[in-house]
Amino acid sequence: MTALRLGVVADDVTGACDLAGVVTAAGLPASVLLGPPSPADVPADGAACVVVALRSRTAPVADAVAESVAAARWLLGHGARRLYQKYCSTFDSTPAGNIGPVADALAGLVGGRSIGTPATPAVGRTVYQGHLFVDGRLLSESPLRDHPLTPMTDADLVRLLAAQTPRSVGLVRWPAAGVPAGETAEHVLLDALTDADLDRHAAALADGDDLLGGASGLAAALARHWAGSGLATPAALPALPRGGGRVVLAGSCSRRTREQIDAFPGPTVRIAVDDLAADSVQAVAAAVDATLAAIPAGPVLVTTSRPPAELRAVQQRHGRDRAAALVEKALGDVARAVAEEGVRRFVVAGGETSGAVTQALGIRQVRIGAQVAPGVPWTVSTGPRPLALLLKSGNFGPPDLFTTAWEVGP
Ligand SMILES: Nc1ncnc2c1ncn2[C@@H]1O[C@H](COP(=O)(O)OP(=O)(O)O)[C@@H](O)[C@H]1O
Ligand SMILES: O=C(O)[C@@H](O)C(=O)COP(=O)(O)O
Repeated sequence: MTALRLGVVADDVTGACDLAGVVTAAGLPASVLLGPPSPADVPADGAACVVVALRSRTAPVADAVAESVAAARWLLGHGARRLYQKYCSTFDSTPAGNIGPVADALAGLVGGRSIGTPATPAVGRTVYQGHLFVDGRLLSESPLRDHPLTPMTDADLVRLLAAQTPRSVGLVRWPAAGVPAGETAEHVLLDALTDADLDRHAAALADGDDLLGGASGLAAALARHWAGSGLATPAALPALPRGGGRVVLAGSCSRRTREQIDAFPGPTVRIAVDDLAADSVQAVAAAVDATLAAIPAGPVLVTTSRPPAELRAVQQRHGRDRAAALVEKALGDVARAVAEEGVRRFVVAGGETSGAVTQALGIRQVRIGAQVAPGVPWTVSTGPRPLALLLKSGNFGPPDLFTTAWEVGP
């Protein structure tokens, strides 16, 4: 049996796939359990890294902590040698939490402190003097400033984390690696500008017991370290189911997803929240019919995505949470209906959207396949009737993703 070297608690589904994709590419075969885990769940065969994907990023603090602790106990119970807290590379969180409280609880569980960094240079996230940069701009001056749920208006990570925990927060400034002797803070954040910086941190931290955390960058560096030391062995990637229809479901309204929608040349089925509010059964049935009719010609895009001003107007008319719930239910219903008609390959854009779609499809666990771009891997569901799923963060992937993704993979 493969040793479970890394157990990861992730605060959303696409973040979980991002991390699992980059560690698999670095030589540590990974699977994602769409959590919370139940006692009947077991890690997929051959996984040296298991990521539990929660939907806790914007959940109430107490729920996020309880679900994260339960997921961590399940991972440790299945032999995970090291625990990792995955949060967003743009530190997405409300002032009330959840990164600090979850780190406090998980560090308590392993009896150590929490050490980590959101730096992920492969996707343009760097940390210098404790400040987070996105594509060379301070987080607070990046598009994340306008995020609908977690607007990030401060780039100072020490200040952000300190607002979420009563425990002490320290910083390891570039170019130091690992945690220097004499640093006693209970949470330690790490500067990192390049993958080489992350590799030096990983080498210094790989053998300890502390909780590690951050985004996918540090996890990939740990995977490279273990693969380089012979402690991890790459495995053959699962083959993607071929044939059947191809459908893109885009509920993400992020800038990159909207570029991908604009660049898609194929048939596009738009679902309007006003129509869902009036008669969701009818609106979903019409979208399913239009999708099935278009499938023989190639990939079909089904989307609810709107630009920011229109989104705000829809949210004002229907309420933010009700609009989101209508959209997530509709895209889940479309996925289930077209899967029943033989569609076996899906690209899903958006973290919340991916959670809703995989839940509607009844998927518990996915194995990680080939990456289309950094943090954007194909996955294959476990179970008797495997589906190919590419679950991508709103901010990730090249503009032509919805056309080119299908060509990648074994
Ligand atoms: N037209 C719309 N009006 C209101 N909310 C929408 C609309 N389209 C999508 N949404 C909601 O926006 C949210 C997008 O979040 P998510 O799927 O996590 O994408 P991202 O990864 O870009 O953050 C979802 O909750 C979705 O239901
Ligand atoms: O770390 C990241 O940036 C991603 O892995 C991630 O968590 C993205 O979240 P969504 O944009 O909400 O999909």
